Amino acid sequence: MTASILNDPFQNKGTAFTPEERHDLGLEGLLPPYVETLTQQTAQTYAQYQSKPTNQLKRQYLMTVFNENRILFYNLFSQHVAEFMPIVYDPTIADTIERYSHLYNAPQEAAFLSIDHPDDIQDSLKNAAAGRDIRLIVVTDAEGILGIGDWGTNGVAISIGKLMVYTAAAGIDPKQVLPVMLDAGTNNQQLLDDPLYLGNHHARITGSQYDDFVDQFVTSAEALFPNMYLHFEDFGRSHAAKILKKYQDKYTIFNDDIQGTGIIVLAAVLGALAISKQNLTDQTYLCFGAGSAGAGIAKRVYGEYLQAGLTPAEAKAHFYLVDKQGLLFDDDPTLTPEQKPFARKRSEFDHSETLTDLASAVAAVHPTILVGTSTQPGTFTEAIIKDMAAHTPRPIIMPLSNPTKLAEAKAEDLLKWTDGKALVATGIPTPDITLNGITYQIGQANNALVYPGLGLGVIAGKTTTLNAEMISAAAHSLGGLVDASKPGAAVLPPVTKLAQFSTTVAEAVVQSAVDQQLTKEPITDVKQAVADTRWTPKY
Ligand SMILES: NC(=O)c1ccc[n+]([C@@H]2O[C@H](COP(=O)([O-])OP(=O)(O)OC[C@H]3O[C@@H](n4cnc5c(N)ncnc54)[C@H](O)[C@@H]3O)[C@@H](O)[C@H]2O)c1
Ligand SMILES: O=C(O)C[C@H](O)C(=O)O
Ligand SMILES: [Mn+2]
Repeated sequence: MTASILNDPFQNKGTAFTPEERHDLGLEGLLPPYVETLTQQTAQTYAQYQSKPTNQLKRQYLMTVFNENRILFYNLFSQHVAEFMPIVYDPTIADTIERYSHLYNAPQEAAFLSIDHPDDIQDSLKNAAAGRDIRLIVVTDAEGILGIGDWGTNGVAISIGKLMVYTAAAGIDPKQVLPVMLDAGTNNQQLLDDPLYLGNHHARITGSQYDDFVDQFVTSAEALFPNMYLHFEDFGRSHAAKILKKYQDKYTIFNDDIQGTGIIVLAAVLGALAISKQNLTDQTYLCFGAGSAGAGIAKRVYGEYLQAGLTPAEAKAHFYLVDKQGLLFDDDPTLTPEQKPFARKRSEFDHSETLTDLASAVAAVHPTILVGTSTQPGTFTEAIIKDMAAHTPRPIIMPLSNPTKLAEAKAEDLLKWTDGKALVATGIPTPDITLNGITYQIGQANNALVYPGLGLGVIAGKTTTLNAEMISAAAHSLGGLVDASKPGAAVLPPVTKLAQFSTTVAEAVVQSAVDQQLTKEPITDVKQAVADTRWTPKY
């Protein structure tokens, strides 16, 4: 051992190295003499964090702690989960991604794979893993980062950030995770023109060369890490669902934007219906922005109508998708495969040619549930919301586009426009709102509330796949955690309890896998399997 241990974030304890360790590791004289406890280090870093004047500076400071000492970072993060989530993750992460190349100071143990060097994929993954037993990868190609678009190699920060939430929320061992960036080029001209941009300075490569690149990554990673759960994040609309379909029966994989968002929104809908005491099968669902997330959510909620006993045709009659062109009709040659099942017939309407925007669609179909994943800010206008609220006593409204600047509406406005009747969840965290003497808590319908627990379940259960039953079990385990009796109650459990309900979700997932006999090894005690898998930050 040499002093290099101080540069290994998985082993470094900094000022907490004991005199014996300093002697054995050859660290004498390399650290200030006083030996701190983890508690003291955590208090010192938290005070420094608090002294930073902006969210971006707070995040940059936290990332230096992350770079140096993972145990300290996660001890700090796990003590302040709700406070740190918007700093470490969405919305501050969006700003970090836009400025990544300019702020860059460390590769943060990510694997950077380039479409220009496919022969290096295997070695790159091995180098980044550095002998660690990798159980979880988050991979992005950054074509559709949140709603901010194509950010090329800068998007590696979303893989790193999603993994940080996995560990803080669900205790996934940080030594067992690997962030991966697939650089297939970028169509973001601002990056291509920027001499400091750290990714490939060429346009995105698509077609078979792109498909082969992804395939080489997937097959290499699966061969190198056979017990690994593979999470896809923020791929573009034309690739995300295709990749999921191609690999989901073969490997244990997950698309967060499609599946994770589907689970959290279904849970939020179930929570809202518990409050309004209404039935799901009486609802009319309108999706605004039918891309990866929008179509993924619609599919998950639709699955729930089938479980309730409706036929596919009966269930589909409750769903409407609106995208750029307006209400989606089945004669539209530009529909994606995911939109097609929900496209309507023109004959259902007297003047279908007029249904070319959200306002006309809302006026025509009177939705009771409105979910926004359009990336178009402010599109849930007062007029549209008032029209919706005129036809249903408790409209369920979820402006989910991230980050904050892209949300379809603010929760406060939705409550004001509906006189407190709307049951709202937002993609980013929203502070409590007081209106007419009632304090409303706003649930955060962000996939971060569910993917950590889901992943913990898959990893703890050593499941052979991730299927619709396991996904549905995850959604139901969350929907039951809402206090429906309290006026102003949120439709989802609060982020302050994220660590607790991640265990609930994980147990539901393992139980489902056990029931379906989809675990690689027999599991007799589900709770124990989950508890044994949870890592805690300590020296
Ligand atoms: N809260 C969450 O957990 C969560 C999860 C995933 C995605 N999102 C957000 O949802 C948004 C979409 O993400 P995605 O991955 O589905 O992207 P996407 O590109 O796959 O989908 C966006 C869709 O919106 C459509 N659109 C664009 N302009 C429109 C307009 N003027 N009117 C109607 N539709 C329009 C696009 O055609 C596309 O179909 C992003 O802002 C993202 O941050 C939120
Ligand atoms: O990253 C988030 O905050 C949620 C989601 O995956 C998104 O793409 O917006
Ligand atoms: Mn995403």
